[in-house]
Amino acid sequence: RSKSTPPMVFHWFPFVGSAVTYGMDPYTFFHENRKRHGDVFTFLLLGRKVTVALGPKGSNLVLNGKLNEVSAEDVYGAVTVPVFGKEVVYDVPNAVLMEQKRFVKAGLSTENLHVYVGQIVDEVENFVANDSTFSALKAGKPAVIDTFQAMSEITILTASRTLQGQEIRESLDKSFADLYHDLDAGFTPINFIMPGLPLPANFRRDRAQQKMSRFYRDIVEKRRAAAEKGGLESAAGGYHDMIATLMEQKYKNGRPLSDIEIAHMMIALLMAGQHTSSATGSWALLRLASKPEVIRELYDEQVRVYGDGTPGSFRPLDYETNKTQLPILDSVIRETLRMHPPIHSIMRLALKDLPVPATMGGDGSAGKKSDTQTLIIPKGHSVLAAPGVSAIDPSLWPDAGEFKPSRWLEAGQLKGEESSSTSPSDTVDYGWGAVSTGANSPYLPFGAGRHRCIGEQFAYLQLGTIVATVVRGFEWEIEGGKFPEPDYTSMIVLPKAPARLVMRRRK
Ligand code: HEM
Ligand SMILES: N#Cc1ccc(COc2ccc(/C=C/c3ccc(C(F)(F)[C@](O)(Cn4cnnn4)c4ccc(F)cc4F)nc3)cc2)cc1
Repeated sequence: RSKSTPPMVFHWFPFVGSAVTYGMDPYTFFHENRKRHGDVFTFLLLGRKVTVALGPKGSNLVLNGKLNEVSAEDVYGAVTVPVFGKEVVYDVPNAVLMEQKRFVKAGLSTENLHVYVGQIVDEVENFVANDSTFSALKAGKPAVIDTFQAMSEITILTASRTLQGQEIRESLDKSFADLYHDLDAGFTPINFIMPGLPLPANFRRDRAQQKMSRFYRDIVEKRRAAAEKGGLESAAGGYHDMIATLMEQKYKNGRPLSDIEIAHMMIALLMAGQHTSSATGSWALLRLASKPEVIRELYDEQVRVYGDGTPGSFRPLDYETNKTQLPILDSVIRETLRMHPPIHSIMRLALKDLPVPATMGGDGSAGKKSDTQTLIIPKGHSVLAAPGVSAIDPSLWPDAGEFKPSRWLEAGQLKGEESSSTSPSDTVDYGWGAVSTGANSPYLPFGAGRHRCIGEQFAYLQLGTIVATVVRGFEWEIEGGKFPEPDYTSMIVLPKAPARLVMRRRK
């Protein structure tokens, strides 16, 4: 069998290659080239060769690649290390990242998640009662809000109240918010593709990172001192947040985390949760606005499960009930993530030539000349998985282009992306919990394999509690009635501005 490299996407300009067509609308770019070249093809992205591997088999090839075959840190390091800081996530060998993921999972315990639900409700209700964007409601008029802006504020309020902790929550309206904005401005795909440019935004990012790092280290030092003075045995000092958890964790070799590692893990988690939840929360509210009958179903679910007999009043949301008795709320978040996964391209660096499984070569139809050749992705290429392409593939999903949460409630659907059977061969543990071995699923919004997300439970709890609280108090529709286009050019897929909602208090 002769060896061949994947077909190259045609491009007019050297170096720039397909950067603009890919960057502006990745899904159209993937779809067009899949028709022409099949599931595996290479494009030029500002001087870098990127080989796309589409379909569930392509996701499996990239997400379940071996440690010595593909590397995440070699692709993500340039854009994440200057933002998160040194000694964490993509600045450390993968074995250390696996331990750091275990530490974070310890902080997302059921006991802590229980506490978080009430805190999130409190933050959402305060925001709606006090924030100026909702002031029209006091005069009995509808409030017109910028969806993404409101969700960004609610997300950072709820994430800092729960995961980040009291000191961060109390500093949000002051210096910390400015630091966050400067840091966030440096979290852009430009630094992916052209790292280390002397851009003013990159200098602001570096200064903000240093100040934020010091801010967190001061919190850790103060808590440690207070715990010692108070004679408390654990440095956690009775806090339920992630800082307390990380202060108590130890690596396998017995070493506790340094203050720098704690500070930089916290910055990484702040960025992780902020972008994914604000984007997903925005898409959920916008999709619901386009399907008022689903808002109605969510409201009726709240009445059924939490109603206390008086119309319009409910028992307080709680973790257990949210997790087990609100299937419609769950399906709304699931369906939002099917249509709007925040990360459209998951990338790795090929550390060696990667053979492509024979069934993936060519356009996958047997008998083509290409099935006599094994496709090899050359060492040095970036490899890209786009699970979102299969999540909207009409050959895999009936009414793929329609927002239809009920599709998840039909018999046996709620198993989600991983098969429900948990026989040993189906799961593997990289050091931070069991994950499914199969990444050849058409639904992988949280990724798969050793780099799979560990924030899923927190994300569902945070988004579910926010949506349930908004549904209890409001009805809403899209201002101007037009569903917004996605903006693919930032790190996470956002609704193109302006995307406004008209919010009315329920009678
Ligand atoms: C709707 C919400 C979220 C979505 C859709 C999401 C999606 C993802 C995806 C696709 C990956 C895999 C990336 C890759 O393979 O390169 C990932 C990894 C990760 N996510 Fe999330 N995420 C979400 C929320 C969160 C939250 C709230 C946290 C933290 C509290 C978080 C922390 C992480 C971490 C630590 C990783 C591991 C990265 C690695 O091992 O390389 N995520 N997430
Ligand atoms: N011309 C042009 C032109 C060309 C192209 C484009 C657009 O091109 C692209 C290409 C790829 C991408 C990839 C998104 C991507 C990957 C990794 C990460 C991450 F690492 F950061 C994350 O996984 C994020 N995460 C996970 N869970 N929660 N957050 C993470 C992990 C752990 C962690 F602790 C903190 C984290 F937050 N973030 C985002 C985005 C845009 C624009 C213009």
